[in-house]
Amino acid sequence: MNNKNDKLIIGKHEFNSRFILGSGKYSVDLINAAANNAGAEIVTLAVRRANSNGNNNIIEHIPDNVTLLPNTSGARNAEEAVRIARLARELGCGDMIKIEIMHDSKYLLPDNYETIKATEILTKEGFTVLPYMYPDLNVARDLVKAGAAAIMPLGAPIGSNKGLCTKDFIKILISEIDLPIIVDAGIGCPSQACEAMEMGASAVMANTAIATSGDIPMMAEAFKKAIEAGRLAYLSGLGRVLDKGASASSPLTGFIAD
Ligand SMILES: CC(=O)[C@@H](O)[C@H](O)COP(=O)(O)O
Repeated sequence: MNNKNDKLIIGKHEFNSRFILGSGKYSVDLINAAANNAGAEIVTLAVRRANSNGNNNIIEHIPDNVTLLPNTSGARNAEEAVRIARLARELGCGDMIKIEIMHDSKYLLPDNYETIKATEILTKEGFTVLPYMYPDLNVARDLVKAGAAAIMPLGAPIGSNKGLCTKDFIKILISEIDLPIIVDAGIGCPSQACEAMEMGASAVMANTAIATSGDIPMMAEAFKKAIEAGRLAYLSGLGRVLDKGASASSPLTGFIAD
């Protein structure tokens, strides 16, 4: 496949980059540099931050060629998420919305059932809905029925940098669900993002790993390259793994001493 034709398609939107950058933990001054080095075409933002007045409004720091993906962070149930999504649209943030519904303040785990309800309502109102969820196949199927445009399973708790703790369950979603699977939350370093892509994830979203690194723009670039490498490896088809023994890479005949 020609790489240029390898688009990430989310509803009616098309993207070349498969890296979604979270903006929640950067200072506004760093967002522009991070977005440029990441090559990201989608940057998420909490509607709460988009709504702030004055020169600290985050929207002003996001490059013009980048699509905003507002999220419903702060919502504790479907009703609150729907209200935040409508506000985002009124603020001019477009029709894409990432649903985040949490009421567990210790682990910040998403409420899958309220997420299905919000997805159903918002897709009927014409939103392109990307639900953040705990990776459960039955819930993912319900989200497909509810009209989701992509599914965003967590790799590990938000902000933990623990990596692909839910790997086996994400693999099930990748094999069974006919929508882009975007691994979100907990991805702690570029190699984990690369592994998610090698598994066949359609994209990766990260924030904390970059925000807590020593050099934010450089780490954003490292993620970009890792995600591109993982995608190429997936498209190439990974080599097989032997159950046991070894298989010589060089000929075992014709030695000089033969
Ligand atoms: C659901 C949520 O809030 C995450 O998308 C977060 O924005 C990114 O998670 P990390 O900060 O762990 O990368």
